[in-house]
Amino acid sequence: MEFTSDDARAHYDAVRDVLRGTVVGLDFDGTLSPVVDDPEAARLHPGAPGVLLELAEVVRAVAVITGRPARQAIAMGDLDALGNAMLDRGAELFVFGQYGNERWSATEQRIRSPRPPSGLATFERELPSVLRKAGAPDAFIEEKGLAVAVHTRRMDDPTGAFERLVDPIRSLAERHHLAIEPGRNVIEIRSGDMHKGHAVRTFVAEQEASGVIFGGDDLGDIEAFEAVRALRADGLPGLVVCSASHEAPDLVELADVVVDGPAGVVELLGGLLLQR
Ligand SMILES: O=P(O)(O)OC[C@H]1O[C@H](O[C@H]2O[C@H](CO)[C@@H](O)[C@H](O)[C@H]2O)[C@H](O)[C@@H](O)[C@@H]1O
Repeated sequence: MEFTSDDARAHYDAVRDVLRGTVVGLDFDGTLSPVVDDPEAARLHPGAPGVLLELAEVVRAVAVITGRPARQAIAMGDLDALGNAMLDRGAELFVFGQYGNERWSATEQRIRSPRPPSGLATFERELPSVLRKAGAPDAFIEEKGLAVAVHTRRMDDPTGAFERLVDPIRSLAERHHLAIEPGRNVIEIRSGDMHKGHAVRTFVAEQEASGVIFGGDDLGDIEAFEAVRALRADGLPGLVVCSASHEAPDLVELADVVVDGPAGVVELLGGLLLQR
């Protein structure tokens, strides 16, 4: 783990000092789950369930804050079982799915979700023609209910295809009053009303937290990073953790701690437990 400045070390110490009242929000792909070629094959890092279970016992609450549909993240991460194990120990697990549009908790055991944004169905009908015109007819389309994601990772030239697609997809999205979220070889199209920054603020407020940690790896995590930094400027101890990758290097500038992918996140959380 690497601190990005002397202040960053102080932020780490400040959060560790209020760990019992701290909420911990963690992104799924690239942070808790190593990035893989097939989005459906993503699974938690093997060390994650154990460390999250131990962490949940000593912090205010733990949440997975993800761009994935909550149902999918729960299934892929076996979060149902993890949440039940946390409940047995008097702790709670939350999932904020689809950038905070969906809510699930181990106690409630049901997903609260809004309706899909108007415009999404027509967007999806027009999408194949945009992919063809951009020379990327084979891009993988992931239907997410409230959103759609266009993946280029498994194409011959993932970066080239991504770059050819961003602008035409943005134009089509704008025509349907939707927003795009570019990520690691993926362009997501969704409502622009919600982002992970709102989810972090909601989580902090609902839990009346006295500290906040957020870990993420991708552009869709930036608003959450900014929320932690803004809350900190208002006096709440906060720590921004970047699960580093060569695919989203700019995130490091917003982080206090940089770790080496999901294995590094597990190590950081384990270290917090040891040092409390
Ligand atoms: O907010 P997250 O939990 O990070 O989810 C963001 C998107 O992640 C997924 O795509 C990414 O992970 C895939 C599996 O490792 C990888 O193949 C892909 O290239 C990445 O962009 C997911 O498929 C999206 O739906 C999520 O919104």
